[in-house]
Order: sequence, then structure tokens, then C-alpha cells
Amino acid sequence: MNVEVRGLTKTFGPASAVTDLSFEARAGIVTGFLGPNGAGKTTTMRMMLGLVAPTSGTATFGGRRYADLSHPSASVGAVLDSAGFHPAHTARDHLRVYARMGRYGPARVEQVADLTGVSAFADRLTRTLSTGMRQRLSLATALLGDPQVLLLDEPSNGLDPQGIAWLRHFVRELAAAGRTILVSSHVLGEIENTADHVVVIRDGRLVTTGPITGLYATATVLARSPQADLFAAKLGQSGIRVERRQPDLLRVHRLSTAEVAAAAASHGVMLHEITPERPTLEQAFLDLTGGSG
Ligand SMILES: Nc1ncnc2c1ncn2[C@@H]1O[C@H](COP(=O)(O)OP(=O)(O)OP(=O)(O)O)[C@@H](O)[C@H]1O
Repeated sequence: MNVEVRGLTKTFGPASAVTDLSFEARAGIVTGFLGPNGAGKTTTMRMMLGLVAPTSGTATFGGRRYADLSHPSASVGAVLDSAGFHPAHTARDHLRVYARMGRYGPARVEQVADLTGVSAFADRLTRTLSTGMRQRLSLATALLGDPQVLLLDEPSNGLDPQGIAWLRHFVRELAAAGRTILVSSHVLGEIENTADHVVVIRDGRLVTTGPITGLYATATVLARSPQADLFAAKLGQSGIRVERRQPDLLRVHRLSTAEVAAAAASHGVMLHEITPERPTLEQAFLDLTGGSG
């Protein structure tokens, strides 16, 4: 079940939280929804679920708005925040209440508790749970209906490194089984090994969307040559952007080291050094989102 967001916009009084945002999340892959704090990720997800009315635009799941789904919890599961637990309920009570609302049996409660590790603290009162345990309980709740789509808002919050590794594996398995996963984060590193595609937003607007490897598009190569003038001229003639760093050192944009070496050979230019300047993925993300994170 694919998810389509088209022209979503939300203004709060004079302030725009989300502006004309469009993207897709496809079945079978994990889509990372990235942006610095306050970029509009939570507002977008709340609009997708009908919890906040959009000023304009639509979000659909398999072509239908959330409100028009016949059995929403069996189509779309969401972990938006880990508040909202009744303090006098145990974790298992909480799951049972939601299971009854969705008309799922007690066996399903035990299944999702096992899947998410909630079984280990199922008899504890929710008010005594750690943030990480609450995240697991929220995830278990979202999974009750075995939904085709999962929206996860900063699900790593409060999880320890072991929990983060577990979540990464878990989310990847859900996607491999054909589900559609949209997972938000303000730290690229958290979903770097989880997401296949990314949707990057800043100030409520789309910055870029595509395969996560596309964030490397800012890569540059340093090339040192005693014939730097000639090489710069030849590259420039081919429409390649070149900067002069030192008299004999060029910075070449958007070519790999192999492509730079091949270009030098084809122009009879001798190279003394070729160094990739690939930014870390996190740096590329920070560059895209204005340096805040
Ligand atoms: N109910 C509201 N009333 C007024 N402004 C709001 C409301 N909800 C969100 N905003 C504003 O909308 C903008 C986007 O907030 P949002 O929570 O969607 O961002 P976010 O990307 O989820 O950030 P974070 O990573 O910090 O959770 C922020 O400037 C926020 O202050």
C-alpha cells in the first residue's frame, strides 16, 4: 500500500509549519523522513492521520484518505509519541484496551508483546516504564492490526544502542515483508542503515527526495596536477564545475575519482594526486538542512 502526500500545507495563525509538501512512500522499502527540529515532521504525520486538519493538500494510503479507510488500524499503524498511557494500567492492560477497540483477540496482544519485547515488562504499570519501554509499547499498539503502513515519529528516542539496533532490524524485516514504512528523525545517522529512500524537509518545505545514496551528490574530488591550467580548461569545456584551490590543486565537482582519472588520461594530463572529498552522509544532510540538526 503506497502512501502519497500531495501539496500538504498547514498554517498555525501567521506561521507556516508545512508548505506545499509532496512525497511518496512506497511499499517494501523504508522511507526516512528527515529534517531538523521544528521542520514539520510531526505536523505532517499528524495531518496524514487526520489528527490535524490540513490547511490544504491531501495524504492518501492506497488512494484513500485515512478517514475513509474501512478499518484504519488494520491499514495504518502509527507511533507518534509515547505519552497517553493510562498510569494505572499495566502494559498488557494498555494493549488489551486497544485490541478491544480494534476487535483483535487476546492472542494478538501476546503476539505483538513478544514481537516488540513488551512481554518482558507486560505486568508493570505504564507510569513506571522507561522512555524506551514506552516506545516499544507504542510500537506494539501500532502493530495490533498488522497494518500495511507504519508511520514512526522519532522511534529511536529513549532507546539504548541495543534497542536502536533491534528497531533497525525489526523495521527492515517489516519492509522486506512488503510493508510501507515512514520513519522520521532529525539525525540522519539514526536511520542511515535503515532507510532506502529519504524525504528531507526544512522549514516545512521539501528539500530533496530520492535514494539515500543521492545525498552523496555533493561529492567532490581534489586533483593535483602540474598541468592544472590545462586540466581546468578541458574540464570546463566539458561543462564540469572546477574550483582552483592552489596553483596545482583543483576541486572537481560531481565526478568520481575514476572519472577524474579517466578525464586526465583522455586529455594527456599528468596527475600527482586524486583524493575523494566525499562528505559524511551526516554532513551532506546538515548542508542540505542549513547546518542545524
Ligand atoms: N499546535 C501548534 N500550534 C502552533 N504551532 C505549532 C503547532 N504544532 C506545531 N507547530 C509549529 O510547527 C512547526 C513544525 O513543528 P513539528 O513539531 O511538526 O516539527 P518536527 O519536524 O516534528 O520537529 P521535532 O523534530 O522537534 O519534533 C514548529 O515551528 C512548531 O512550533
